[in-house]
Amino acid sequence: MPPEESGAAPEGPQRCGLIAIVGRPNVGKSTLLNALVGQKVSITSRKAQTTRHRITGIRTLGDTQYVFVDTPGFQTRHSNALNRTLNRTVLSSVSDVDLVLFVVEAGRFGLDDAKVLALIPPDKPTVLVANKLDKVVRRAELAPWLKSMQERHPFVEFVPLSAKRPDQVKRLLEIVRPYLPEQPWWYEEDALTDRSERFLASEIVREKLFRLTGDELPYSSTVMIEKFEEEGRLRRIAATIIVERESHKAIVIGDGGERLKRIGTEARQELEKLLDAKVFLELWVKVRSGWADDEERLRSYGYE
Ligand SMILES: Nc1nc2c(ncn2[C@@H]2O[C@H](COP(=O)(O)OP(=O)(O)OP(=O)(O)O)[C@@H](O)[C@H]2O)c(=O)[nH]1
Repeated sequence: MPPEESGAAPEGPQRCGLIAIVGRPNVGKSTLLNALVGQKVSITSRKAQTTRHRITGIRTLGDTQYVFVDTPGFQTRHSNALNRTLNRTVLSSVSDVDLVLFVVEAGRFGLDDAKVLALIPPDKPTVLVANKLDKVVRRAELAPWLKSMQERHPFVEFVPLSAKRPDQVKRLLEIVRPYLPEQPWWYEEDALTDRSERFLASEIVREKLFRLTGDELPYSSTVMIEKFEEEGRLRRIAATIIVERESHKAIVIGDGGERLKRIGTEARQELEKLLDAKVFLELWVKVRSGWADDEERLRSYGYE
């Protein structure tokens, strides 16, 4: 573990804040997030400050804790859904983050990028991250392009980089630091524990569930881990996807069970990478109408 990440906070005030990474599909958001968070992917349970967000990663570096969150509505691949996202709920998903990283491919700005940019309130501090710098052959053309970007939106910083270059990603963290407020960290800075491995499993299944069902499934659907067993480098996991209606169950299962199978395969593959272990994942779908009103049950699903 590098010395600057060795647990104990340095003297002086701490900084901590929420950061959203947005951009059209394929610009490198996931690659950037993974690089920003580094090895220590630490997904913890929801805290009061972030109830409206799903935390996708936390990085604690020096005096600063960077908390990366999902922004519902920005993630969508469907352009008709993008239009639908122009509503208050979605705008509020970025309204309480401290900083937005708007990712584009360096030297490119298309209609699809513009659609995402239009969703960011102009008064929200936003950094332009011009990713895939390594693919830019004519570097001289980058300066005029950056200048044109300056005219499109009041960005607070312009950061050309490659998400695949750790030194450049670290520089981005340094640039972001002053935009996060001085306040105590919200999260412990700990490695993955068994409990968080279990939580991670539910989050990954949840992510695949919503990714593969698009806008068809209401957000009230949830994932419960029924079994999490560790046998050396093997994890045996059984999870239940709980939906509110029979019609939602049909959406999750898909034609001939295809969709549920895909959710399971993608979740298993990602978990194997994250946990560095072989994973057996069993998925079930259950209908439990009205579960959201039952506090006792909510608690047993891992919410607080
Ligand atoms: N050359 C190069 N390729 C990159 C860089 N960053 C990401 N990529 C590649 O770009 C592709 C898309 O990256 P992702 O991180 O999946 O993009 P994303 O924005 O999360 O995509 P969605 O999940 O579809 O929204 C992948 O093939 C990456 O390997 C970079 O800095 N340089």
